[in-house]
Amino acid sequence: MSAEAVLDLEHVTLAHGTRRVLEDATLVLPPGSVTLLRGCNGAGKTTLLRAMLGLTTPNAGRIRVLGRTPRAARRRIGYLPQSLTLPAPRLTGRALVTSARHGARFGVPGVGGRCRAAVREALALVEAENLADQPLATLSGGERQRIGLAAALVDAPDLLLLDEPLAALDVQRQAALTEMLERLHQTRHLPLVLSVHGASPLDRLATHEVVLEDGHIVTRG
Ligand SMILES: Nc1ncnc2c1ncn2[C@@H]1O[C@H](COP(=O)(O)OP(=O)(O)OP(=O)(O)O)[C@@H](O)[C@H]1O
Repeated sequence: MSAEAVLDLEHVTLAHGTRRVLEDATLVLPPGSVTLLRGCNGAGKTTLLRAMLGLTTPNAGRIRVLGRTPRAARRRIGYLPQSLTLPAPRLTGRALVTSARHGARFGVPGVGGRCRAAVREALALVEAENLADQPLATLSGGERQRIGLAAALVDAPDLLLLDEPLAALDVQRQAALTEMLERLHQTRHLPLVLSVHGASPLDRLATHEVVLEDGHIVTRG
């Protein structure tokens, strides 16, 4: 586990054009924390997660993730976006997860035995081995989400950012994913930031809660 704070925001403002999503926010999420990021539609959860990855630049203030700039931290982060874009209709889950391994490096990574084993392990963690060789376009939303999660896990990240990870899952899968994340947190001490709407099965994992409301942050330890 990194000894650095998961997230350190100092007077951060995030905006899309003239629309301010977060205003002068200051926040520290300690090492090893599991944070639920709550807020209604359009509150700014995705914008904040993208800022943690360096995909959105703050208009003001300073962001540190695992003690680094977001761009420098990015290759240590596993990210599950709200929905996966499909770059090619016949792309399989296994190909997607394989390409996510060492994805921060330039060029196409070599696919050796260790890479294949890491891909198999990530797919097994989310119980998606039987889906891995089908084109992603033929999978259901929930099945695709499990593949996306395997892609987020395959590079042994030091931090997981999951944008509404339970949204497309049925109740049984929600419980299974919650247990899997709990195991990852307990065994690998992996810090998590999970965006959710309302009450969620993930609530029981949380050490911290960040509520986004009208451009401001409310935290609870
Ligand atoms: N690329 C963009 N350009 C302009 N405005 C944007 C862009 N992305 C998001 N926004 C706006 O920023 C605000 C925050 O959006 P964001 O997606 O971060 O919210 P969210 O909390 O993740 O919402 P949801 O729960 O619906 O996914 C919204 O008003 C949205 O319309």
